[in-house]
Amino acid sequence: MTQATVLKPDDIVETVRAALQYIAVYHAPDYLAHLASAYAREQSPAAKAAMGQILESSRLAALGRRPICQDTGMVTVFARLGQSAMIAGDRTLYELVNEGVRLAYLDAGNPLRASMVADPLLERRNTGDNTPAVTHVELTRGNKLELLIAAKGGGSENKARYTMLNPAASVEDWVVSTIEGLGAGWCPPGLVGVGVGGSAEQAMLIAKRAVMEEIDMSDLLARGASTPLEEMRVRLYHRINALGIGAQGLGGLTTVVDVKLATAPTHAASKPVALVPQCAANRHAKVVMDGSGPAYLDAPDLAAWPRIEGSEMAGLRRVNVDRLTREEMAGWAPGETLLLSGRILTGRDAAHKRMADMLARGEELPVSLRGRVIYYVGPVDPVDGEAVGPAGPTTATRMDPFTSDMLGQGLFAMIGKAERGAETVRDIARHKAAYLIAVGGAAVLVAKAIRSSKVLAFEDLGMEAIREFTVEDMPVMVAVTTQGAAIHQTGPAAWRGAQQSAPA
Ligand SMILES: O=C(O)C[C@H](O)C(=O)O
Repeated sequence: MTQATVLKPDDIVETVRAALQYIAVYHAPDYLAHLASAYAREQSPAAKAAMGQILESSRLAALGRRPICQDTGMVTVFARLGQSAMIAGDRTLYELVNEGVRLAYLDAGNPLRASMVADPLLERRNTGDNTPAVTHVELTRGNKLELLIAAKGGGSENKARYTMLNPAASVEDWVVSTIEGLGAGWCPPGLVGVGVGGSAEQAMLIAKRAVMEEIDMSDLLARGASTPLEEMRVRLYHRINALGIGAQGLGGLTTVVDVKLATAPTHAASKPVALVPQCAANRHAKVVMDGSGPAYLDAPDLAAWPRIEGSEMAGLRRVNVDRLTREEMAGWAPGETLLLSGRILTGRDAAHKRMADMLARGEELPVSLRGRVIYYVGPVDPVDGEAVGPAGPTTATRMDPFTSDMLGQGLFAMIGKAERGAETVRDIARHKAAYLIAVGGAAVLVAKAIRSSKVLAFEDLGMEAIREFTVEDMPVMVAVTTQGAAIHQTGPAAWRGAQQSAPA
C-alpha cells in the first residue's frame, strides 16, 4: 500500500509562488528552440523581424528577471492530488494556490501585472493581486501533488473557440477555417491545442491541457508520424502554416510551431471540438510535491537563448510625435518602420469604455486627444531603475468599437497589435489618421524605449489608467496608412501557400 504523505500548506504556497515567478520570466526551452528554428527558416522580412524582437526580448527578460510579456496572465492550475496525500491545516488547496498567486504577483523585486477583474459583468474592478486563479483538481493514485501551473495571456485566451460538429464533419477543416478567422490577437507564432470529444466542458479542458504538453513537432517531423493522431497533427501543422498568417499576422511561414491534439470518448450523436491557441509567451510548468518541502524548477541555462543581431536603425524614418502633422503622416508607407520620439498617451479597454461613456454624456475628456498618439498598453509596474516595466501592446481590435469616437476627438494615431476591423480601417482613412503596431510578446524590448511615465487620468483603473509616456526611438510599424492600406490584409494574402514550398 502507498505510504501516506502530509503536505505542508506553506510549502504549497511557496511552490506556486516560485513557479509563477519562474514562468513569468523564462521562456520554456521547447518553445524557445522551435521559435529559434522558425526564425532561422522565415523568409518574410516583417515576420522575421517580429520573431527576432520576441527572441531578443525573451533574452533580456531572462537576464533581467523581468516578465516576458506585460500580460503576465490569468493563473490556471491543474492539480493532481494523490489519494494518499493529505494537506495539513484547514486551508483548502484553492486558498493555498491563491495565496501563492498573491505573493508571486506582489513580489517587490519582480512585480507581475494584476489583470484579474472581480466582477466580469458590471464593475470589472481589478482585484489588485491577480487572484483568483482558475483551479482544477483531479484525484489520482499515489501520495504526491502534481501541479501544472500556467499563466495564460488574455489575448490568446480570447481566441479560444468551441463548436459541436456533426459526427461526420471534418475536425481538421473546422480548425483550419477557425484559425483563419482568428486574426493575430493571439500573438502567433504560438501553438494550438485541439480537444475532440467528451462533453462541451471536457473538450475545452482537454484542449487547454493539450496545449501545455511539451512542444515536439520538430522531432515528430523528423521521425515521421506513426499513429493516425500524429498524422493529423502533422497535417494540421502544415495546413495552418500554409494560411500564411505568420508572426503577428504580418504574413509569413510560421503561424504555429506545434499542434496538440487530445481526445475523449463522447456521445454517438456528438463531436464536440475545442480550440485553444497559445501565444508566444507560452507560460506553464509542472512541479511535483512529495511532502519533502517546496518544489522548485531548475534554473535555466541562459546560453539557450539565441543572440539576435540588433535591427539596423540607420535609414529608418524618425518621427517627433510632439510635432506630428497629418501631412507628415500621409507620407508613411504600409509596413514601414518608424522610430517615435516624444510624448504619447496610453489607454486600453477600460479607459476607452470610460471615455466613450463620458462623450455619450456630453462630458469633456480628462485628457485631450487632439493631435495625439495613443498606445494601447497596460504596463507592468516598474522596479528600481525602470521608467516602466515590460510594456508591449495589447490587441487593438478590441478598441475598434470606440475608435470612431476617439478619432472624432482629433486623435492622430494609435499603436497596438493585430488587425483592425474593416469599418475601423475605413474610419482611420476617413479621418486621415494611422494605426501603428509594436510587436506583441516583445514587451521588455519595447519598454527600453520608454524614458518616463506618469498617470494622467483614471488612476483607479490600475494598469489600465491613462498615462503619458515619453519615448525615444520607439520602433513601430505602419499597419494602416492614412489612405487605408492595411498590412494585416496584404501580408497573409501574399504568404498564403508559401509554407508548402519551404523546408519544414
Ligand atoms: O493584456 C495585455 O496586455 C495584452 C493582451 O493579452 C492581449 O494580447 O490583447
